[in-house]
Amino acid sequence: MIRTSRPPSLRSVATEPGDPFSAIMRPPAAESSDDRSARLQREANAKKISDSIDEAIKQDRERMKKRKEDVKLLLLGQAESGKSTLQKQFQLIYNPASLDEERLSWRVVIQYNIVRPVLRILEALDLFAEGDSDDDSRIAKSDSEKLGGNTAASVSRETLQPSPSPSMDQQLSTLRLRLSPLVQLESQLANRLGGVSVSGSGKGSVMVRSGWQARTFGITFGKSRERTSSAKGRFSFTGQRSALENAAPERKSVDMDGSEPPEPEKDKLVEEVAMVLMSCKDDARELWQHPAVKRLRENRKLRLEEWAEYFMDNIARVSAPGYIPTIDDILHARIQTMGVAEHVFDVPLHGRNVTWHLYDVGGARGQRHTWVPYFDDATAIIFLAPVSAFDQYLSEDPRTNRIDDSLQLFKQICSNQLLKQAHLVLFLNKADVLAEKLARGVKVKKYITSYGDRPNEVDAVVSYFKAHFTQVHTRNNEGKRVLYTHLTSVVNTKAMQSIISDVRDSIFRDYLKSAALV
Ligand SMILES: Nc1nc2c(ncn2[C@@H]2O[C@H](COP(=O)(O)OP(=O)(O)OP(=O)(O)O)[C@@H](O)[C@H]2O)c(=O)[nH]1
Ligand SMILES: [Mg+2]
Repeated sequence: MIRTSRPPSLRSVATEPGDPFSAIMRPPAAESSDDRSARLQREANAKKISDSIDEAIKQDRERMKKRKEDVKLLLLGQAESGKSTLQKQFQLIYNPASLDEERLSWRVVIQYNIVRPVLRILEALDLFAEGDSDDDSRIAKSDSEKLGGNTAASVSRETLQPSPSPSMDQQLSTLRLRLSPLVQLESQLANRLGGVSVSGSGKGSVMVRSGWQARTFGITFGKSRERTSSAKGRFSFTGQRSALENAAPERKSVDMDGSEPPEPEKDKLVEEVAMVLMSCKDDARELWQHPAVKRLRENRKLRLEEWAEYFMDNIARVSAPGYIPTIDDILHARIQTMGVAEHVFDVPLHGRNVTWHLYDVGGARGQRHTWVPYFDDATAIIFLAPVSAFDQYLSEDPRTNRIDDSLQLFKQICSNQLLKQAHLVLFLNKADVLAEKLARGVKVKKYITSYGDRPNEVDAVVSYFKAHFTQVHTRNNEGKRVLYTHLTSVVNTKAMQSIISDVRDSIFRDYLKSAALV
């Protein structure tokens, strides 16, 4: 880079004999007074521009310096590991108004989280009724093509059961008929969420970019909602690094000044689904509690994901008129992240605020390449590994066990040179789902043969998985950094409050240490 000085015309023109610019910049000998004032005006304008450039450079430097002081926290882990749910818990602690503000926009996701499992149950019943007990190829085809790996339910490859009795058949066909208006709304809901199909994400799944809330929110509330803006939290979608460098848009706040919220505009689709849900809720509940469905679930021929079970269990409440999602509903709602979403919070430290940038990434294999640009200046990582996933396979690659994928991914993160300075936290997540699975009698050794004859109990299973993750860390720990491990259920708000404050303190300890060294 070369260093340049101000053009001489902008300083008092001192005509030095040896200066080649002097002659050029010197005013004409016979300059009229009009020409002189025009020239001085030009010079003043040029100086104004030059000063504003200097000021912008100065501000940029200050911003960069401040950005260096910010904490950058990456939430990493495979798809469905709980990253976005953890982000919501941070939001709940450090910017609760913004989560509150999003409540209504989650309705469409929750509706989708109900319609999908209803559809999956009906599809599973179809397979069941067809009852072709030995045709493995049909089941496998149906598994991968019809249901998709990343659906709200999957049907086991095990042998199907014989057909139910004719009266049961009759009941089920009636339910199917009555539920058809609901099922027909599935693709419209997926479109509303801006879903795109990406390879490996499973047929029929929906992925959204960060900011979808704002889009749905805009639809729900109309422009009047945009008036006030006082909340501190900000978010932006950052598909690429360059987009990140732009200032994150201010999140619009709601009623922080105590004024009445504007009357929500009706979202036609959401209202239509709500009406249909209301009229179908008894049928949906009957289907959910039907002995044939119960048997399929008990036999694990039909496996519903945790969010599907949660919303099916709560279908009456969620389908009631005027339903507004609770925080628990929002924490359980499932939508797949695409790209990298940045969320910004102010976190207090000894009487001042430190800006935290949380990066919530899409965890599916096809999304992982988008993480790398965020590695070089990461302060800390929380890696989420769902310990309940021992009996599940990747939707992107149905031959890979999810625990195995988590371990491989963790190894890559531990050994990554760009991340070697980052504070490392491991969440062994979905402890509640693990406990429930084990209580239902699902055997770990059936899926993880190396588990052998260890007790099929939570403590033993967690210790076993923890030992594996610790070993991966120890073997890939050139920098001798500490690994902080927590057993978590990130949907559990009360427990997460104290875990997040522990994590915050440990990140700040490292942060202050490194600041002291600078
Ligand atoms: N019961 C229970 N559910 C959880 C837990 N963690 C996450 N979930 C649920 O699992 C689903 C997936 O969680 P997400 O936070 O969307 O997963 P993610 O890691 O962001 O997934 P991608 O965006 O696809 O990378 C959501 O419906 C969550 O409510 C947990 O500890 N317990
Ligand atoms: Mg996510």
